[in-house]
This record gives sequence, structure tokens and C-alpha cells, in this order.
Amino acid sequence: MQIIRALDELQTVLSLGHYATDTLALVPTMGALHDGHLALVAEGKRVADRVAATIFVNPTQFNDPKDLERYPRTEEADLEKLEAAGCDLVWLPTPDQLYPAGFATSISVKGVSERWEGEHRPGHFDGVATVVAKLLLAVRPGVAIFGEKDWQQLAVIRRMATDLGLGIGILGYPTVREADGLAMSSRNALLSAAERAQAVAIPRVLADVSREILTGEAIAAALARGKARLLDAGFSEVDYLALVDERSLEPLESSGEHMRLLVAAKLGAVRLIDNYSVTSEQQVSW
Ligand SMILES: Nc1ncnc2c1ncn2[C@@H]1O[C@H](COP(=O)(O)OP(=O)(O)OP(=O)(O)O)[C@@H](O)[C@H]1O
Ligand SMILES: CC(C)(CO)[C@@H](O)C(=O)[O-]
Ligand code: BAL
Repeated sequence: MQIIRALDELQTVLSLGHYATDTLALVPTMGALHDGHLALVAEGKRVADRVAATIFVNPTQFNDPKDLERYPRTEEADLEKLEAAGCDLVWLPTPDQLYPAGFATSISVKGVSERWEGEHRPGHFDGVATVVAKLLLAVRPGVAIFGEKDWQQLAVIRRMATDLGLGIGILGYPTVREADGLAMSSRNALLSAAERAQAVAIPRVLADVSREILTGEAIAAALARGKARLLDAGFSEVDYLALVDERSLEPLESSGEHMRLLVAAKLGAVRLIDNYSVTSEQQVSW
């Protein structure tokens, strides 16, 4: 696996050898890698000849400086995991490579970015859209792969790539979960043992509220009960638990197609997000 830190080195490597002719899949990450990230790398190997990953804790998408400071960083272990997963190349840019002095551009995606995470983390999606555009333009893969765990982020990135005509396919990959249903997330490493046990309330509430909606219970009441259950389980705040149209991210007041539950809630200092497709085909294993 080639480990690259400098932008000019990246450009040289990409123009030589296999990279000049093979199809390339890119998996952008912020490091602290877990099996969810490695599943994206495996998907990259399935759909392309070569897989590249990036590790960059992007400061401009953190609205809360404490969140940025606490964000887990495990570079050595990350590189070992990527190599073992068969990743061909990893680029670890520095903030000044991506944002040199005088950098003054921001990509702001309207519509899908405005509610939910956009409302609770002001500026977050501008930071994400801008850095993802920069990473995609630097690497120029055929496809880039993102997790459905960050459902709204995936919608924002798809919109950005379409609107800017990047010509890079944006692929989503289903959420990888722990055996008890908790979505894998780098921030799970920040939970205490007690908080980790409480966190399982998120997938349980999502599965139960989904079932209630599918069996015709009133949506507002089902959401209110779900929120109360999260608070009872020990969450200090539920930023939102909402039923949305999974394409537009607009809230739904009645049942229909393309329904998805979105949730963000705080356990102590850790804020977790998850989402769940509301369809009768959804198989729950927890
Ligand atoms: N459990 C998961 N299953 C599938 N993809 C995932 C999962 N967790 C993260 N990803 C995806 O991995 C990519 C990199 O995400 P990131 O490095 O922010 O990790 P993370 O686990 O989402 O961390 P955090 O939620 O704490 O920011 C994103 O496309 C994200 O959606
Ligand atoms: C897409 C991303 C790598 C941009 O910094 C980040 O938001 C993430 O890891 O989900
Ligand atoms: N995985 C989403 C990136 C973030 O929380 O900033």
C-alpha cells in the first residue's frame, strides 16, 4: 500500500503505472477506522481495479471545537487496517495542503443540507461538501464510496457531485452494525462502558418506531414515544428523531414510499447519529 502525504507526490503516483489506466474507487474517511470503513474499502475492491482511501480530520466541518479536539486519532492502526483490507493507496493530507493561505471558497448545497444535521451543526455540510469536492478533484477516481450511516451527508455529496458535474460516481454502502445493532462509528470509541450499553437504545427505538409506523400507528405519537424512550435510556438530549422522505430529507406527516427515520442524540459528551429505512423488507437481527 502506498502511503502518501504530499499533494505533488499524489499527483505523480496517480499519473503512473496502474493508476493511469485502472479504474479507481476512493473511500474518504476521517480515520479511527472500524469495520464499517473497511466494508467501504471491500466494496471499492469489488467495483474497481484499485482502491484509494483518504484520512483527514477536516477542521472546517466541526462546528464544535471540543468535538474536533476529542475526535479519535489512531493513524498507525488505521494504516495497518487499510493495508490488511487490500487498500492500494492512502493519502493523508494536511490542513495547509487542502486550505493554503488565502483559501476562500466554500461549497454550499441548498435543500437537502438544510434540516437535521444542517440545523444542529451550522456550517457542517459546507465543510463536508467543500472538502469532499477537493478530495475528489485531487484524486479524480471513477467512483467514491460513502456510508449510509451518514444518510444526509450522502444526499448532500450526491447533490454536490451532480450539480458541479464532477463526472465521478457517488456510491452509498449500507450501515455496518455491531451485533447488538449499534451503528459502527468512530465516536463509539469515546463512550464509557455504561454509555455503550445505553447506546443500544438507538437501533432498538429505530426498529420499533419503524414497525409502529408500518402497522399504521400515528406517526407523531410513535416519534414522541421513541424520543421518550431514548431519554429514559440515559440520553441527555435528542436533537431529532424524525420520519423523512429519504430523497428530499423533508419531514413526512403521513406514510408513503421512501420513508426513513433519522436520529441524533447525545450520551454524555458524545453525539451519535443513525438512520433506518422504514420498509417491510427491513430485516432486524437485534
Ligand atoms: N457503520 C458504518 N457503516 C458504513 N459506513 C460507515 C459506517 N460508519 C462510517 N461510515 C462511513 O465511513 C466514511 C467515513 O466516515 P467517518 O470517518 O466520519 O467515520 P464515522 O464512523 O462516521 O465517524 P463519526 O460518525 O464518529 O464521525 C463515511 O462515508 C461514513 O458514512
Ligand atoms: C466524508 C468525510 C470524509 C468528509 O470529511 C467525512 O464527513 C466522513 O468521514 O464522513
Ligand atoms: N461521519 C460524519 C462526519 C462528522 O461527524 O463530522
